[in-house]
Amino acid sequence: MQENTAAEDAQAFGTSPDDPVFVTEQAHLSEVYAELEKMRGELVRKMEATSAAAARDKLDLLSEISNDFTSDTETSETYASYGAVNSVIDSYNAQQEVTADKLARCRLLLRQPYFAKVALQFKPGQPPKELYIGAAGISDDNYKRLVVDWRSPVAETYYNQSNGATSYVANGRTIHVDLACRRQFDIEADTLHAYFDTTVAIQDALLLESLSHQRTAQMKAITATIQREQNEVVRHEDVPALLVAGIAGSGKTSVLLQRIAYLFYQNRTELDPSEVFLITPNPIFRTYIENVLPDMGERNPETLTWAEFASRVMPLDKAAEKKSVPVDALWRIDEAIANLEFEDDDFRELHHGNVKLLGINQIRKVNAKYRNVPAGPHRATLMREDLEDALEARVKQLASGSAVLEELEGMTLNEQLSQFGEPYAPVDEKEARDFALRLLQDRYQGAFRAVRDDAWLRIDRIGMRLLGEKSLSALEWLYLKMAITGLSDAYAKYVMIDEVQDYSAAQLAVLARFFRRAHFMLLGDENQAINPNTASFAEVREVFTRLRGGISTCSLLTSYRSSPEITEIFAGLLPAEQRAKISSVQRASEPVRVDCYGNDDEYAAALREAVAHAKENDGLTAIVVPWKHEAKRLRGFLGDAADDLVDMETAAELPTNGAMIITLQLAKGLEFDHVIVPDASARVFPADDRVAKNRLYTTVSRATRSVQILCRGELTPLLKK
Ligand SMILES: Nc1ncnc2c1ncn2[C@@H]1O[C@H](COP(=O)(O)OP(=O)(O)OP(=O)(O)O)[C@@H](O)[C@H]1O
Repeated sequence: MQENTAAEDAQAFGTSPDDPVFVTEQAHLSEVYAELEKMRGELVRKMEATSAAAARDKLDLLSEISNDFTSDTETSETYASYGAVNSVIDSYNAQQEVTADKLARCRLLLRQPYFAKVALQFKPGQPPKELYIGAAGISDDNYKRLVVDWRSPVAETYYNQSNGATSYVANGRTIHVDLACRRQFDIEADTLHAYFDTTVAIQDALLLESLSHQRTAQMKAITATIQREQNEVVRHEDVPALLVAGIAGSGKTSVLLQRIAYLFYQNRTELDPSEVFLITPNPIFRTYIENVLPDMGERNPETLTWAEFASRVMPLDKAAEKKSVPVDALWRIDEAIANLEFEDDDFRELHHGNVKLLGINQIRKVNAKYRNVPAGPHRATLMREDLEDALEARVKQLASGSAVLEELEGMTLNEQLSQFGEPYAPVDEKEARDFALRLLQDRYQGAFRAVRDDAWLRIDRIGMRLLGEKSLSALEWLYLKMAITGLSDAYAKYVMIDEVQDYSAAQLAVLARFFRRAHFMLLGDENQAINPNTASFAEVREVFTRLRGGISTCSLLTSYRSSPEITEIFAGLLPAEQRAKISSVQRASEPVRVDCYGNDDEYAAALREAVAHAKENDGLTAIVVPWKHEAKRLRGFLGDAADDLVDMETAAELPTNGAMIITLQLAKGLEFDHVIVPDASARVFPADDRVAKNRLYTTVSRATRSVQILCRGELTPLLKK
């Protein structure tokens, strides 16, 4: 492991009011801040005035409309007048949107107007141009740029972290400039606390300053301190699939969120948050990251766990299935599907109770009608449309029968009101039939949904026949259903999968196929694969090469989370060639304690002492156990001492202080000030088990400041030097 002592060298400078640079920068800040405050006031007034004018105009215009429907000409003139009113309102709305967007940026910047300045010399002999970089970009009324957005092309010169000759790309052109000054600021609202001039390329004083702050219960944006290797990921060209392999604490999740913000900026008009999906390990993790993008002035994307995704696209019993499937089983489906033809028994009748809504013969007939279209998504779409019509006709037919009219007559007033929102009081036969149709359409909603979801196709049966198997796993079922019916989300533009090492190749293939047009970003650490049968990165590459035509890779090798002492312990679990590349930029902290106990009483006493200390300790302590049953065993040893520990299996979010027991499954992706490994024995972490090593690596690397390892019996050989 490389030692990086930059942390000790970090010192805030330029904090003195006697320093002329400090004075000039504070004056500049005050000026920008005052301008932002003025702008905020003007924008609020502008929004109020626009909304008052819109309301006035709407009333005036509406009062001029004659509402004349006496003839076709009058009617169309009346509609045209309403159209004119709507277009006036639309233009007011568009104006408001622009103002609201500027106001939001203004408010964001009032918290911290900017965090850095670059002075760029575009041509020799010319004075350098100074640009202040902040969380958003904003110009004054004369179009003078007060602050440049961190995502704008020119801001790349800041993130390149090299003084002197550098470059950035704008509109496809590389622009060469000379970076004359790179200054970082510690600013809160209108107060400058310190500035740092970066003269040594590798040293990032603001980063060290930011890392010295205590860990927080919720993740924070890293906009001001994105490092060079991280910036390559954030600003990576848009490729169909990008794999980011990074060691524990290297900022994968942070970079992922910065990347999403970057994409929103780049595609401001075309990309909606509903078109971006973030697949996260569990709901606690979602809560941990949920403020990062809103704090950057962006909306959160659609955030899903695998279980949530599965329950959207599969029946509940299948969604809950945990059976692992080799990805080859899915590739076999791709091959077999080429020869698919539906057989008569591949269809399922649709019933509601004992009322038959779509009969098997009807479905067979529709199938025969499209026999010359290959059995696949196109045929399924044509059939679905016909079956929807057939169901509609069947419901109409039922609505014209006498049974339903009798049923309507027999309804109490309350039943009528809750069904129709009005009493059942038809004036003639036609109106009675309309009521009947409304009743049945509501009753048979499930059947309409079943037609849309292609439940009339017996996917299990088709799959067993095609693959010659006795049963179909849930993933095979879903993959086959997608192949036959075209089930997919064609609107998703980006799908990000964090902790990708926890998914099987088959799960990834399903996601790649479902989000069929999306570009994928996959982030993970192979050494944190703690579940059996998950995909190696070689397999991840294979899946995306097959389904997306290729995959680019970036790696992140610096730990920003853990102290050098902790990093040394988890890096020590890796093969020598990987270990050598890893470094930590955190400050030195306490050494990692490892204590083994041969006798249970001594062990229990030590455990209780560690927990008592953790409860008092500054910051949050996680006692991380590999499985739920180990948590039970631990509670047994702790006795009363376990009483006020938070149990994360039932908690909704992370506490800020105190001590808690958490399974590794839930602790993944999170971080804590202190970690206690309650039992690092050879029983819990056997040396010959690859997953055990990964469990230990993941557990230890959750800590920022201290790790305490206890062991009941013999220490795992993984930790023996
Ligand atoms: N450039 C940076 N500036 C400041 N802090 C950073 C930077 N990069 C990462 N960090 C901090 O390091 C910690 C680890 O980051 P993050 O959780 O994103 O890493 P990760 O690679 O996803 O971790 P893991 O895989 O171990 O869960 C976080 O506290 C994050 O804020």
